[in-house]
Amino acid sequence: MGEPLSIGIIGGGGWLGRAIAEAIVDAQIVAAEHLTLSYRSGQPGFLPNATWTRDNQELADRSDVIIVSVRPQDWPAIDISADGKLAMSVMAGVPLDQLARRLNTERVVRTLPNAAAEVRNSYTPWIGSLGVTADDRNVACRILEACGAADEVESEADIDYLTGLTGSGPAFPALLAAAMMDDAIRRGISPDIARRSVSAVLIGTGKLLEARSDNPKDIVRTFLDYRGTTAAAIEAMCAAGFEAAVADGLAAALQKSVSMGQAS
Ligand SMILES: NC(=O)C1=CN([C@@H]2O[C@H](COP(=O)(O)OP(=O)(O)OC[C@H]3O[C@@H](n4cnc5c(N)ncnc54)[C@H](OP(=O)(O)O)[C@@H]3O)[C@@H](O)[C@H]2O)C=CC1
Ligand SMILES: O=C(O)[C@@H]1CCC=N1
Repeated sequence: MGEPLSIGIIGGGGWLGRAIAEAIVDAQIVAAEHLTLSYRSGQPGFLPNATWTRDNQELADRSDVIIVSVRPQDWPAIDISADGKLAMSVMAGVPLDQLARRLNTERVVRTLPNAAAEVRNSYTPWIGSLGVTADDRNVACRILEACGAADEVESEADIDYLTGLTGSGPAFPALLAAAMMDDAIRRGISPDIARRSVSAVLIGTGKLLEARSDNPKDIVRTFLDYRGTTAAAIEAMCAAGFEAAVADGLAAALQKSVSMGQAS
């Protein structure tokens, strides 16, 4: 058996960095003792057996795999050499060629998990640079699958689009949930019941969509065919521009993803 894998996460104290760190330790991809996490302000209290540092070059030197998980606006300040090792980025917008150049390695994987990584239910598209080896692909897959489902995609343009669709994705059902809760509370339902009921609807629908093979469009059609309360609601929502609002939102996310890459 070879040496145990060592992994470093730059920005490991953040929302996504923490989710990935805890997921890969839980999945036994890395032992906490072989994990290095970096922070900028104060050292977070989780994973006390990991090595915590403010020195990102020390993290890179200690690690076989380096994951960059800082916000894109903090990326220009990351000045390290990965020295040819496998580097992975979860940053929105930052393209492979820039990652390779700035991190000094040809072995780069660009990924875009989502916030549901925190509960191991991310959907994560990823793409590797030409220098990524079969072993690197295997390691990247294991890390990403510890956080949920992952798919390798064909082009960086796919990542740019999926950044909005799935990277930002959890925000959209959350937006719907917030609107439904606000409406319920406005109509006199208690905040507790509003929260429990709306959460149950979203979770239940997620499970229903997962369990059934029908296209969601067909499920909507079945609801419409009742000509009852659901049809009344769906028709009013669509007349108010629901589908156009979703398309506009996804177009804005795509544009932002591309412009963030150009700016970084
Ligand atoms: N959250 C999400 O839903 C998703 C996020 N992403 C991407 O993941 C990345 C991280 O996002 P997220 O975790 O949400 O953001 P957070 O702000 O929660 O985490 C970023 C972390 O990076 C730390 N940091 C910043 N600069 C440095 C540095 N020089 N050295 C060490 N640590 C540093 C910050 O520390 P401090 O707090 O001290 O400033 C912070 O803890 C972003 O690029 C984002 O595009 C991608 C998909 C989904
Ligand atoms: O909003 C953002 O820019 C990041 C990327 C996807 C989700 N959060």
